[in-house]
Amino acid sequence: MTETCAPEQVRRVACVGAGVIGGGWVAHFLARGYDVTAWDPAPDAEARLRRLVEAAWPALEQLGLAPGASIGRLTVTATLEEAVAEAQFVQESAPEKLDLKLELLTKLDAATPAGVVIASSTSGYPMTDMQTEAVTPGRLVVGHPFNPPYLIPLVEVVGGERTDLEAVRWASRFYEMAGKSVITMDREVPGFIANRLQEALWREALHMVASGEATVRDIDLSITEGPGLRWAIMGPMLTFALAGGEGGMAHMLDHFGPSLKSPWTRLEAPELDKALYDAVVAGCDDAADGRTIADLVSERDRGVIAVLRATGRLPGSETGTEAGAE
Ligand SMILES: NC(=O)C1=CN([C@@H]2O[C@H](COP(=O)(O)OP(=O)(O)OC[C@H]3O[C@@H](n4cnc5c(N)ncnc54)[C@H](O)[C@@H]3O)[C@@H](O)[C@H]2O)C=CC1
Ligand SMILES: C[N+](C)(C)CC(=O)CC(=O)[O-]
Repeated sequence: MTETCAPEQVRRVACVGAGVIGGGWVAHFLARGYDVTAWDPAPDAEARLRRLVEAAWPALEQLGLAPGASIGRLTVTATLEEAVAEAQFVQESAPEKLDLKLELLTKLDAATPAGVVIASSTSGYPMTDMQTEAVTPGRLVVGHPFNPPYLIPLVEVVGGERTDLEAVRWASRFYEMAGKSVITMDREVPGFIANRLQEALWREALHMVASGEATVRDIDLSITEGPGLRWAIMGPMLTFALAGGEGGMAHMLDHFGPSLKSPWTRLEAPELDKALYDAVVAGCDDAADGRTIADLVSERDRGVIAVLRATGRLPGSETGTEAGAE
C-alpha cells in the first residue's frame, strides 16, 4: 500500500452513508477539527445529517472542540466521487447488507485516491467477504464504532485476508489521532470483540424474555442498576477479579469456576482447563498494570459513585431523579 500521508497529517475525511452512524462520525470528525465531506444517496440525507450534527454539537462543545473545529467545515456533495476526490481517509457507513457493502466498497476503491485507507463501519461482516471485487483490497479495513461515534470512544479495527497489515496499522493510528480508543485485531473474529460480547448478553436477554423468565424492564434494570455501573469503570475481567477478594482472579476461579457448568446459560460454557485458567489470571494481572486489589476497589468505587452522580441517581446530583430522594 502506498500511503498518501501519515495519520498525523490527515486534514480531510470523507463519510459515505450519513445515517445514525455516518452522521455520528461526521459530528466526531468535525469536532476534532477535520474538514469533512459527506455523501448519502437519500433525498433528505443532507437535512437529516445537518440536524444530527446540530443536535450533537452542544455536547461536543462541552467535551471540548479541537482548535478550528466548526460545522462550517462540512461539505455535503452530490456524488460519491466528489466526496472522496480529495479525501485522506474514508469512513463507509451504509446499511448493513452484504451485497450493498461489497458493491459500495468496490466503487469507493475505484474513486478514492491511491493509497488512501477506506474503513467500513460494519457491525459484523468480515472484510474478507466485502473486499472480493476491489482492485486494491489492501487498503480496505473494518473500523467498527459504537453509537454514537462522537461520544463512545471505542473503535474495533481489523483487516480481511487481502488487507495490508500496514493499512490496519495506519487506520488504528489515525483513529487514535482522531481521539478514539482503538482495539486492533490481528484476525477476523466473528462479531469482532465488543459486539460478540454484546450479542451473548443480548441472546440471553432474548431467551429470558421469550420464555417469560424476565420482563424487558427486568433485563434493563439488571444491567443499569447492577453490573453496568461497574463495567463503565472496569471491564468484566477486572470486575470479577475483585469478586475474589484479596485472592483476586485466581481465588475467583477456584471459588466460582465450577458454577460455569451450572445450567444458567443457553450458550455452551468453555472448558475451564489450566491454559484458560492461567490466561485469565495472568491477563487480570496485566490489566491491573501494577494496581493492587485495594487500588482497584477504590478506583471502582470512585468511578461508580461518579457515574451514579452523573446520571442523577445520588442525592445532590445535578440531573434526573435522585435515587432515594422520594
Ligand atoms: N446503528 C448502530 O448502532 C450501529 C451501526 N453500525 C453500522 O453502521 C452502518 C450504518 O448503520 P446505521 O447508520 O445504523 O444505518 P442508517 O440506516 O441509519 O444509515 C444508513 C445510511 O446509508 C445510506 N445509504 C443507503 N444506500 C447507500 C449507498 N449505496 N451508499 C451510501 N449510503 C447509502 C442511507 O440513506 C442512510 O442514510 C452499518 O454497517 C451498521 O452495521 C455500527 C455500529 C453501531
Ligand atoms: C446493534 N448493533 C449491532 C448495530 C450495535 C453495534 O454494532 C455497536 C453499538 O453501538 O453497540
